[in-house]
Amino acid sequence: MRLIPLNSPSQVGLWSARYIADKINQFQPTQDRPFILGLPTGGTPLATYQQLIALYQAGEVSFKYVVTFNMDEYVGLPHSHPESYYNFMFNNFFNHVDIQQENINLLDGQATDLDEECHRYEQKIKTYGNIHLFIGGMGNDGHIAFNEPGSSLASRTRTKTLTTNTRLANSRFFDNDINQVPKQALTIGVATLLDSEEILTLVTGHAKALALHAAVEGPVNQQWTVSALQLHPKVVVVCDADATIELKVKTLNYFTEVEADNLDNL
Ligand SMILES: O=P(O)(O)OC[C@H]1O[C@](O)(CO)[C@@H](O)[C@@H]1O
Repeated sequence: MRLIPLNSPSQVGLWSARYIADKINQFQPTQDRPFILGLPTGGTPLATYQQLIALYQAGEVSFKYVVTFNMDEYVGLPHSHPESYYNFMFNNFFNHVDIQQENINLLDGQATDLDEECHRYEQKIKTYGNIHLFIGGMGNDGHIAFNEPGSSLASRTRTKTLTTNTRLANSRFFDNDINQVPKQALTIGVATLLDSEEILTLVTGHAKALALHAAVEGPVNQQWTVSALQLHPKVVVVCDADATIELKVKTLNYFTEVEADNLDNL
């Protein structure tokens, strides 16, 4: 695991966007050999999307031959709902870059057969082989995608019932009314995520401090599904200072020293 300790959420956005753009450019994707990118939603990745759009506008990256798979979607929200992850992705990213519509993959939380929809999604990922880079965040309770505490670390894409904690945290997007937050979501599983060739996780703010501790220092366990990142050979965690307050000084000092040369120009 690499941990990139930065100061602010905007630095996390800048650093992660550059990292993603560099990965795409190094891969040199073509129509027949696209770059497969996994994507998150939520408040944390907004700065990254803004910086990726800026890099695209500056001609420094293209998404023409990038295929995307989003990690999750609420059950029952129409695409047009302002808080559907479909709407989030088009508003905050897809509408502003040169991605081809047919290369965008999102779970359909309105499918009549949700099990079949999840199966379809897993199969579609398999048709591309592995996801090259999956970007993620983490919930305050240490969920990764919507794999809530207690989710199997061997899980695949399926329907999950959201915890009250998660619905409370996300109620800030729903007029602070928990009753408006859907009770279920479709989500890739922990094992689906771990199949990716590389995972880039974004973590900002005090509220994520315990989750970051669990991801970096905690034992691997299904109560903090983000801890499963420790099982993956290539994980980069990019965080701001507020998110690190539960890490040991020793841990933070180590990663700061290791990354000293990579933190310039921010
Ligand atoms: O960045 P936020 O808004 O805190 O969201 C936390 C996490 O919860 C989810 O919305 C659930 O998947 C993730 O996409 C996100 O990483």
